[in-house]
Order: sequence, then structure tokens, then C-alpha cells
Amino acid sequence: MKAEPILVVRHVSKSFGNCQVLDDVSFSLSRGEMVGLIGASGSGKSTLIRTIAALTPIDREKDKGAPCSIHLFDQAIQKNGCVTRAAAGLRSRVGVVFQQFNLVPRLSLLMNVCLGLLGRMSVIPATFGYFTQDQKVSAMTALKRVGIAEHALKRGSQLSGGQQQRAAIARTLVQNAEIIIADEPIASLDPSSARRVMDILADLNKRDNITVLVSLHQVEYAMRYCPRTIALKGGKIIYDGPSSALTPEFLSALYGAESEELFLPPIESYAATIQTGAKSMPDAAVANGHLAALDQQRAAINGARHLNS
Ligand SMILES: Nc1ncnc2c1ncn2[C@@H]1O[C@H](COP(=O)(O)OP(=O)(O)OP(=O)(O)O)[C@@H](O)[C@H]1O
Repeated sequence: MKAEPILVVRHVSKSFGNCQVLDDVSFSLSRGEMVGLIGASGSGKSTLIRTIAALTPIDREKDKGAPCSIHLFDQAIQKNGCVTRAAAGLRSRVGVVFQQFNLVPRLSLLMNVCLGLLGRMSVIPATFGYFTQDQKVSAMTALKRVGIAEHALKRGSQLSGGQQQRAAIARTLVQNAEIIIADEPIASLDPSSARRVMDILADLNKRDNITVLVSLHQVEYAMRYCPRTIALKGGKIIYDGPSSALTPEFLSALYGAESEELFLPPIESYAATIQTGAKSMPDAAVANGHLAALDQQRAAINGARHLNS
């Protein structure tokens, strides 16, 4: 039996002025899939995610006969250049996690997670942020699920980047989101926090059957966590299939020189950077990952020396 499509994107294009950012993008996701969205910087990943959440309107159709729309749960959220009336209701079933700015800095973590309930609350309690005991309990349960319940009373501004991302995921849990769309949720995290966030998304996908679409800068994460990957280049889908096919050779054939951006750089380049004292660490998160790998190598060498002595 074919799984139910939960998201259907048809012939979606998006231009900002003369700059076409998405070009006739079509794909669908079935309930329970975990799909990576990859592409070099500027390929249109964030724009695509924003159009799915109806935060950015899509372009009107150019050719008659190729209707452009985005459907969630069998209802249009965008159609032919317009966000539909159903959008507000549909958005409450979609959890969106951004790369940054996920939390209100002055509110406690608990309150930040409770905000996920706003879309399902009546106007007065929602306006004044009155949450019931049951709602706070459900927020605490979500915080436990993502492993940060002990920080519930800290302000959003006091949390680390990884904790903030986990809080954003907890918010999608209290929201009862059926699909999570995450826009580079690990881009500014160190490798262990990045893995933690990806582990949580994978766990929600497997155990709760929540559909996940996650945009990622590094293909390694897509290969490790997402059975299927959609690859964008210049606003077009250039690959949609099993992540296991995304070998360096295949990506190089798809992207040419741009493919280098999608892989973690070799460890040696960081070793050289450290030895020469060069100041340009291209990406702290990536560099930290390689430093951790170097530390592991050193520990292994020291361990071997110890055994041999
Ligand atoms: N509101 C906007 N107005 C004008 N141009 C925009 C706007 N939003 C995005 N763009 C342009 O659209 C292109 C795609 O941007 P987008 O953020 O979708 O790419 P991306 O693949 O997510 O990149 P990155 O990995 O660097 O975040 C870029 O050239 C960007 O400058």
C-alpha cells in the first residue's frame, strides 16, 4: 500500500524582482518520511522551506496547464501566487524550526515551549499567554523528550545554541505537529550538539511517525540520517532519490566545483591551519568537528603507545 502524501509541491517558482530563486520545483513527501534538502549556499533551500510554511508567497503560474500549488494534508496552503485561507489552520499542524532566532530571549524556556500551543488556543488566553497546568505539564514532557527539562526556568537568552534548537523541537511537539520542516537547524552548532539535534529529529520520525524535511549544508548528515535526499541547484531540483547514492563522485557530477561546499573539508586542512596559526577558520562548527576527530586520533595514537611501552 502506498503511503499517504502529506506534502505535495507542484510547479513552484519564486522570484524576488528579476532574480528567480525557485524554478518549477515539484515533489511530494509521504507521511513518515525523513528527507534531507541539500544545496550550496543560495540554491533556494530556505526559500523553499518558507514557501511550504506559507511565509513567502509563490509566483503565479506562467504557463496555462501547469498549476502551481503547495498542498499540505490534501489542502492547498498556497495556490497560484496566493496564500489560501486554510493556511492558518494548516500551519498549526506544521512545526517550523529555523537556524536561529527560535526563542523569545526574555521568556523562560518553559514559556517558550508553551508558545507552540498558541495556534490551538482561544483568543484571550492566547493574547495574555495564560497557560493551564495541563499545558505546562505537556511542555515539561516535551522538554524531557528532548533532554533539557532541567533548564525549564532559564530564560531563552541563557541557553546554548543546541539547547535553543532542542527547545524549538519541543515546541513542535506541544504543537502536535505532524510534519517538522527544519531550515538548517544544525548550521551553527558544534558537532556533538548537531548530532544530538539530528538524533532527536530521527527519533521523532521513527517513534512518532512525524514526517521530517530538514535542510542541511553538509551532505554527510543527510546520508547518515535521511533515507531520501532532494538536492537543489540554482532553484531547481537536480536530484531526488536515495541518500546512499550521494557519493563525492556523484555530487561532483551534479554540482561541479560547488560540490566541495557540501562536504566536510579534510582533517589535514585544519591541522595545517592550526600549525601555521592561520586565523581563518571557515566554519567554527565544522572546525570543531575536525578538531574533535584530531583529538580522537591523538588519543588513539597515545593509547597505542601506552600499550606498546
Ligand atoms: N527576501 C528576499 N529578497 C531578495 N532576495 C532573496 C530574498 N530571500 C532570498 N533571496 C535570494 O534568494 C537566493 C536563495 O536564498 P536562500 O536563502 O533560499 O538560499 P539557501 O540555499 O537557503 O542558502 P544558504 O544555504 O546560504 O542559507 C539567494 O540569492 C538570496 O539572496
